[in-house]
Parts: sequence; C-alpha cells; structure tokens
Amino acid sequence: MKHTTEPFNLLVIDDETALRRTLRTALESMDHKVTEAANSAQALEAVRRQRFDLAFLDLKLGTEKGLDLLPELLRSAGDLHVVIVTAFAGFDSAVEAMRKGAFDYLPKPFTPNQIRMVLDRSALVRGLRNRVAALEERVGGPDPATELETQEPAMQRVLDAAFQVAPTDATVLLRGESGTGKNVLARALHARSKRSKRPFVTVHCPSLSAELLESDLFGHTRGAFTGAVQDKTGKVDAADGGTLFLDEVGDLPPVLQPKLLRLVQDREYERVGEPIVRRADVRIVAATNRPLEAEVAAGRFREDLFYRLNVIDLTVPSLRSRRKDLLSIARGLLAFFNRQSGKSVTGFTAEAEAVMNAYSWPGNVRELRNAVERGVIMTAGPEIGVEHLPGQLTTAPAPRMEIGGHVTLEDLEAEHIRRVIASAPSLDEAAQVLGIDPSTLWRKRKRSNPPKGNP
Ligand SMILES: Nc1ncnc2c1ncn2[C@@H]1O[C@H](COP(=O)(O)OP(=O)(O)OP(=O)(O)O)[C@@H](O)[C@H]1O
Repeated sequence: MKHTTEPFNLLVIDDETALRRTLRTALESMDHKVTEAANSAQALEAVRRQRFDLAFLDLKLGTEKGLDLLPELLRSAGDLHVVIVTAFAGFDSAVEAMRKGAFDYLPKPFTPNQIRMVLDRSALVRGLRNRVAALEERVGGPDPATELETQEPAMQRVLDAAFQVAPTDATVLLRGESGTGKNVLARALHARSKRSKRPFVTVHCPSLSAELLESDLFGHTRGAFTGAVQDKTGKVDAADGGTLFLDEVGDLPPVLQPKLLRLVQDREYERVGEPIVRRADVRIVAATNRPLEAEVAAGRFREDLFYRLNVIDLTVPSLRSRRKDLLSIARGLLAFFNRQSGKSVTGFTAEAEAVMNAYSWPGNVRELRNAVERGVIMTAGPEIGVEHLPGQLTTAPAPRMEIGGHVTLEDLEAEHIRRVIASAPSLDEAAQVLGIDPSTLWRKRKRSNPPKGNP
C-alpha cells in the first residue's frame, strides 16, 4: 500500500503495545515514518525533541485521558495535527476533542483507507497553509517574474554554484551589495532544494529590537515578557522542514548571536520563557550586504558564528558589473509593470538605453526596478525615453570603472574608497575594511575629494 502524499513523520500514542504495533505496520507500509509513545510523558518528550506532522492519540491511555493530553500536545507543537482514535466512538467525546483542537477523529476499528483519507486531508490543509504563508510573505509588494538567466560569466558562476548546493542541506551565506537580488537567489535555492514543498520563511534581522527578534525567531510562552499575552510559535518553528532565510544577518544583535550559533551548529533552540530544548529541522540561508569580516574585526559579530554561516559563500555581483544583463532584466521588468498597469509600452528609446547602460546603479536591481516602474507610469507614448527615467540617471553620471579597464590606479583607488565608505556604517569601519588607519583614510578622501553626501 503506497501513500498518496509525501511521507509523514507520525507519532502513535497508545498505551496498548499491540495496537501501537498494528497502526505502525499499516503506516509504515504506506512509507511513513513512525514513532511510538505509550503515555503522556513519552508523547510530550517526543514532540519537544522533533517535529511531527500528525499524531494518532488514543482517548484511553491506561489511567490517563487522551483528552487531557490533547491541549498540552498542541501547546508544545503549534501546528501538529492530532487525530483522536478510540473504540468508544461516542459522539460526545468526538465533539469535545474537536472543540479542544483535534484535527480529526477515527473510530476503531478503522481501515487503511480511512487512515489514508485522514492523511491526505492533513497534507491538503498543510499545503494550503504553506501557500498562504508564501503569499503573505509577498504581500509587501508583488514580485516580477525574476529572470535568473544571465549573459555574464561571473553571475553564471554564482548561479551554477548556487544550484549545485541547492539540493544539499549546507548552510549558505549570500553576499553582495543591497538590491543585487540576494533574496531572489535565496528563494531560487529553496525552490531547487528537496525542501521546496515546505515553507520558506524570512527573518529580517535589523527590523526589530533584540527582545522582539528573539521571540519572532524562536517563539515565546505566555508571560515571558510584558505584552506576551499568549504562547506564540516562532519563525524557526514555522520554517520546520523548510528553509529559514536570515536577511541582513550582520545586524543580528550580539545577545542573539550565541542563540543563533546554537541553532546553526546543533539545530537546537528554546522559546523565550521556556527552558525546554527543541530541535529544528531547517536549512539556513543567510544574507549580508556588509563585509562580515569587518564586523568580526570590530567585535560586533561572533567569529564562530561567522565561520558556521560561511560554509558556502556566494557573492552576487553588482548590477554595474553585469552590464550584459541590464537591458534584458529591464525588459522583463517592463513587461511586469505593463501587466500591472494595463499599459503596453513597447521598450526604451535608444537614448534611454544608452543612459541606462552608462549609469552606475548603486542601488542595483532594486534601483533598476524602481526606474522602470517610474518610466512605465510617466510615459504617455509607446516607449520610455530619458525624460521618463529618474533624474539621477542623467544628473550624476558615475564613471564606469572596472578592474582591468582603462582607468588609472589613482582613480580606481578613489572609487574603491568611495564605495567602501558608502556601504560601511562608519568611517572607522571603512578604514578597517580598507586595511588602513582612519587618519590615512581622511587624507586620501581629502585628496580625492569624494562627492558630497557620503558620511
Ligand atoms: N534577476 C532579477 N529580475 C528581476 N527582478 C529582480 C532580479 N533580481 C532582483 N530583482 C528585484 O530587485 C529587488 C531587490 O532584490 P532583492 O530584495 O533580492 O535584493 P537583496 O540583495 O536581497 O537586497 P537587500 O540586501 O537590500 O535585502 C526586488 O524587488 C527583486 O524582485
């Protein structure tokens, strides 16, 4: 008998050994993984140690009552589906169990077909829940169909490496300037992994205070801190079986770094206010737009955590170093904004294309996306002209400076210094990245007279 859905991780809770074995045999013949528990204590211990998709719970557990265990099970494992099993198929106990949060009810004796129907329904509900979570993730803004094809060898190497590690569970660190598409690549990695049917969950490390971020990541129990009025599961739990994406991981507050290290290293964590060790089955992908080495050198990022995250590191190239891809990405974005606005703009004028090609795109693909969106809105004709593009494309033409290009060492150094300063949080840190002391940096800046607006 084969299962019709993905293999489940199942828990069978019954005090009678013979009944556990019968159910186990039936479930294993459908290729599911089964763990047994003979009483409440064993069941609770099991759900704390690992994640189960579904538990079969007998209403009669020797001297204990399955109905008393049900709320505790659900409290310990937020999204567990609990199916009540009983020989006393009283309507009242079924109603009571469903009221307390059971997923379904199986009266004994049941057939393999009835088991299969319950599992199919559970898979359907879980699949819908994952889809809702994925859609909620996108509510922040509709996403264009991202084009991962590239004409640039450097980008192709990144994509090749990314797709090679995608099916493994290796931790990946994505580096690259802001807006280069690290988020997009993280999703593509997940989509090509064996976890693709499980959730992809993003944690924005800089967006919350340390206290809220800890609860966002790991969850909390009621009363763990002011405002924690009820138990809450965290994103590690929500990502179980899937991928946890830690965006801007360099901004993770120091107090949380040992906790993240434990998660990355041992896949263990605790909810805030609950000293119970939980196990997480997540693949970790982290992203940073700052050189983490500088954060480590400045004592703001733990070195051991850095090494744990930096197992496979991939640097997404800036848009200015992907010139050959620029117009094809722009055309893909144009098609997207046409659909969104109901317009039918056919392309860019030759002059607009020349301006786009010459511009340095410090905000990378995000800036290009905004420029194309603006162009589609502003043009009344069939094409986007220079006048429809944002002003900075023409007023601040940055020099095109490529290593190995026709550029003096002095100009190259000045441009490198300008960019490091622009991405570092302070001049001291920029000096550290550059490997010079702050006074030398100050002198060099003065000499090269960088544009105003930099820190
Ligand atoms: N290849 C692409 N095709 C179309 N759009 C893209 C592509 N790559 C990135 N984008 C778009 O560019 C924007 C920025 O991408 P993304 O958020 O992945 O960058 P990021 O490197 O993670 O940025 P940050 O470091 O600021 O978080 C998004 O709106 C994304 O949809």
